[in-house]
Amino acid sequence: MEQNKLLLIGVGGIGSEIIKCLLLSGYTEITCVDLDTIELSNLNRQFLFREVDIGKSKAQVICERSKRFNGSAKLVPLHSDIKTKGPSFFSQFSVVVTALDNVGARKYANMMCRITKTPMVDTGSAGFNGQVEVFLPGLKCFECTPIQPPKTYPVCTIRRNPEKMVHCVVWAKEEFKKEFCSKTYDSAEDEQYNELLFLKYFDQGIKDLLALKDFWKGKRKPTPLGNSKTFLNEKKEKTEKGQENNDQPQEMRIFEPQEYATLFLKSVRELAKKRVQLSRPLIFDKDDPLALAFVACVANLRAFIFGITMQSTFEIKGIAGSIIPAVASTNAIVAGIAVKEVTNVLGWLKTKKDESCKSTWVGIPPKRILLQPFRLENSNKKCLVCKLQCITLKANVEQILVKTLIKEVAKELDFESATLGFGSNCIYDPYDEMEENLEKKCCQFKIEHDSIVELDDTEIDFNVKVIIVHDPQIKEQQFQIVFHGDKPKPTTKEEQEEEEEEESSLSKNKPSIVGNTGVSETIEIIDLIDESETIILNKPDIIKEKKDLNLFQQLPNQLDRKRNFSNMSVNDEIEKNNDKTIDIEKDENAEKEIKQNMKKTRKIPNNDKKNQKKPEIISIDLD
Ligand SMILES: Nc1ncnc2c1ncn2[C@@H]1O[C@H](COP(=O)(O)OP(=O)(O)OP(=O)(O)O)[C@@H](O)[C@H]1O
Ligand SMILES: [Zn+2]
Repeated sequence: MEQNKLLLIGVGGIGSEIIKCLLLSGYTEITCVDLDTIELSNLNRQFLFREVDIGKSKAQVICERSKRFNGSAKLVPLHSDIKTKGPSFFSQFSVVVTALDNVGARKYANMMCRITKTPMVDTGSAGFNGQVEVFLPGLKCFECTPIQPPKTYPVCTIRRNPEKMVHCVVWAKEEFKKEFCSKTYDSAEDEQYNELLFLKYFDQGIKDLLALKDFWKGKRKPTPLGNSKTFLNEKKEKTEKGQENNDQPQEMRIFEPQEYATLFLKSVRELAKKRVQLSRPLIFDKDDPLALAFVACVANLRAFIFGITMQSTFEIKGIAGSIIPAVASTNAIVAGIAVKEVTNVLGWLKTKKDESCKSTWVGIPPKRILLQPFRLENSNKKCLVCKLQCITLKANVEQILVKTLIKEVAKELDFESATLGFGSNCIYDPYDEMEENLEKKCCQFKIEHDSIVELDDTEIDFNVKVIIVHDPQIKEQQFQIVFHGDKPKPTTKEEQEEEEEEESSLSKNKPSIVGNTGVSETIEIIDLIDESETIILNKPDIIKEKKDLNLFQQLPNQLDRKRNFSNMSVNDEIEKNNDKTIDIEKDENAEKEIKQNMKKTRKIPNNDKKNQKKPEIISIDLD
């Protein structure tokens, strides 16, 4: 144990448990990377942090506080984004342990671990569920299992015919974004601004919907509210009822619709003022009381119009932010298993026998399957990360020209016609007019030591990652190409056919992984077309889980746990959404509308042109 250097990425809810368990188990050399600082909301479950630590680097504080478990351990804190670390950083470690809260960073760590052939132990939790997955070089990697696609609502449910509060909340959030997050104003709106919005949302907008006569056949029609004055006048008869039974905090109470109308008018005025003060568009944040007040009022008034039961601001906040409560015990269980797996992986490094390594799902009673271990699986032949081929190029980036890099490396690897990419930029494409880039030096494109550039052949299925090792001593033409094992080669026709035949059986019977600890952003609206033509919504597991938290006994039905990452970035989702099937709600109008919208779908930037498919839309049933 003492000879092994470990890398722990993320020291939040699970990570701070892992470091403790590692030290108490006898590990002595651990590098901790985290890009974040400590917040008040972390203290309820990240037990090594104290109030005085708020605002300080998580990595720094965790290393200081963890010394109590072993004063002589070598703990190295790094307050940085893991995505800034390259292969030479990763290759220092025997095992990488990830305790992250987003897919992007996990994918990055996975890629680095594949490139450097380092085992990775990935952890995650959401409420009472969690998992520890072990990824050994040569076997299944993090990207072998497709990540659960975002679920969507047909746009017409949101826009025309909401049936549940969540539909109203999604609409309210969208309207907030349209109204406050895309425009800047130099001066306050006119007096009538809030009234105009009131009419647009709750009166004229509804009347416009009612004008679609055919649409309402057999459906319950919404009732427009009129102008705010008339609507507020109805208050007198109702308020007394609204005052009853009100010992609960404001946030937990459900008010009369008229009170939401008053609060709506006030919140619009204040949001408009705030936008002028900041002289920039606003950002939706569920923790901003003003933004939340707007969304709660709009959602409740819309619910009232459509005959849906109104809910408290607290409940609406849960829906708007998709909050899954973090459970410290789940994190502790996951951390304990992760440390056990680190030890198993070290055994594997010696023996290359993987029997003892397992991926484990953490569930709950009454199915009595608290822990469910699975044997490690083989790689998915279709996994682009597992198929990844790489070489190292030792060169002087201040001298070597793009031309030299492309021509010489491509020649060595038998490329027919190569494009050169770096990150999301295309540096050279033979079919584009990019000749002038050929004469530039690599460093002009910020290619530096430990950068990874990508050579891709558009004619054949051939993609090679080139890890750059900068050496200032090397002259331009004296670069050196180092193969990692065999020389990379294009995928042969037979291999391609084999891949197609072998429909991935991976994880068909397996639960898929849950995301992180704590607050998640599972409801994410993604606009694939122009300004909100289509709304894609990740299934808000939260709603199910929150309800289920009270019904503790029923939770285990979730042993079909979805691969459910929280804080998934929009790109992650779009990327994963590319290869999913359509399953549109049985609503003909919705189907038609979505199909029309699909035609308008804009091109999604993706380096991997061959895998580019049209994003598709999946419907969701929240029951
Ligand atoms: N790219 C990254 N590089 C380094 N650390 C990261 C990166 N992405 C996320 N992290 C860290 O991973 C940790 C995940 O921990 P956790 O899921 O408990 O989230 P949290 O931010 O601590 O809590 P919460 O979001 O629930 O309030 C966080 O400390 C976060 O800063
Ligand atoms: Zn893979």
